[in-house]
Amino acid sequence: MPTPAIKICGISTSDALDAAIRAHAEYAGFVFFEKSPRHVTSAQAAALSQRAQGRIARVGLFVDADDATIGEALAAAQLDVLQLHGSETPERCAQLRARHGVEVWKALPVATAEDAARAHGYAQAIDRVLFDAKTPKGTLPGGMGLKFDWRLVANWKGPVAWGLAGGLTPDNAAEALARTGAPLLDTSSGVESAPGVKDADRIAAFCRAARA
Ligand SMILES: O=C(O)c1ccccc1NCC(=O)[C@H](O)[C@H](O)COP(=O)(O)O
Repeated sequence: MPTPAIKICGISTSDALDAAIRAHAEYAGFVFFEKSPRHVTSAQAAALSQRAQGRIARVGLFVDADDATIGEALAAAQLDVLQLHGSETPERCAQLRARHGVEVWKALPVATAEDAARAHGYAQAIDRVLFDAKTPKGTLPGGMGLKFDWRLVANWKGPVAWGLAGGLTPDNAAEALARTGAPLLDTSSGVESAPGVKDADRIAAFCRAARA
């Protein structure tokens, strides 16, 4: 089984960032979505980004954000990747990729085979698709610790790079990898002690488990 890349999402403190770097995660995610308990301001993201420079790639997470929000975040935090976690269309993804010259990842909520197949419509517009769990109406569109049926994306052979998210923890990371062969694992609440509070030991345990 190839070693997956790891993204620790929802980092909002230097301690959490340092823990992800120490554990050799490849990506740190910063959430630019005010309703999230993991939300960071542009000023916080700028400081974290400076600390991350050259040590871990920086992913900015947005939910149906407007141009001004994305532009301000990019200017403040020198993001390497835009992760779009709302209802962004392929056209919107392509527009942002062309305009800003950074990678664009699209998160797709998955509950059925048809949901996963939507990735094909995005293939020309994005650099990676992230298959995540569908969350209940009226809740956050991600970061809820919910899993979906991994069989829907097991050994996915689509036209674009992909990753697995949703309910991944130190306890199930190895099984998730074995069952899906995902080239990237993305976790947020699974490495927290409370919503929005990252736990350095759980970050380390997650990375160990994913690479065991
Ligand atoms: O993390 C959030 O608060 C969040 C808010 C709004 C949209 C997406 C959000 N997180 C997305 C992620 O990248 C998570 O890593 C992914 O959904 C998995 O979350 P979890 O099930 O908690 O590991």
